[in-house]
Amino acid sequence: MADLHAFGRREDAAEALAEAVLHRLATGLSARGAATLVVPGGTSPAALFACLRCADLDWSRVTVVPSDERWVPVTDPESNERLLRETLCIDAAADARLLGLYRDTPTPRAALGEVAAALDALPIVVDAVVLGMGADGHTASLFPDARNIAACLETSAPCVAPQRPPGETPRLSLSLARLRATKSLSLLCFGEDKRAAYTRAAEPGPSTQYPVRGVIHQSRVPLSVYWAD
Ligand SMILES: O=C(O)[C@H](O)[C@@H](O)[C@H](O)[C@H](O)COP(=O)(O)O
Repeated sequence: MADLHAFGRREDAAEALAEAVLHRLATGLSARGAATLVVPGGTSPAALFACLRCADLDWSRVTVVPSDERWVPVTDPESNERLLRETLCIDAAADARLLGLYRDTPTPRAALGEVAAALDALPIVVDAVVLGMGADGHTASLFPDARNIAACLETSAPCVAPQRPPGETPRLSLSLARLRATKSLSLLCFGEDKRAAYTRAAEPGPSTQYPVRGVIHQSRVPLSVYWAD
């Protein structure tokens, strides 16, 4: 199960999570001379990134990986790689190595082999994974409405291409297996709607209904939840 850290202000939640992540990265750097951090896209991590990018860390030895990617060019406003390049890998973190997931292929599925090979070059267990979640219980790009969500949740492959409904931007996501292969797993979410969704997901039930259950109901690595209204 998970331990829930509730904060009065979103900035406080972000600062607390940044401190935990930086400690984990520094531990990895001193132990192995390198560290890997997986982070979400979306709006919630903005204050977290603002804390991380000011931190005095040897970022040149840190690899940053988005938990998922929208299948748009990396110059597109929707791109998570662009988001990380513009809001995390700057300032003190400008030298971090950003391992993007987007490839210039018509579909995410066409890039699965190449992206999987890139992810396989990472350590089997990364140092820290930070995830967001939606009020529908998705995390990364593991959405309950994806037609192949069951297969996406069960695979041991490092990345998956959820089949989104027509009209939705195609996406590629790190798989649950990859997201759980970490020394530190955190979920950052704000607002009552997400707290209610988290509470529902914390009850037993199928992960296909709430994919975030895949990181809540697991014994591989303790989950820390950072929440503020
Ligand atoms: O690419 C993404 O958008 C994220 O990886 C996704 O899983 C995000 O964390 C949630 O959708 C929450 O998004 P917000 O933080 O914007 O609410």
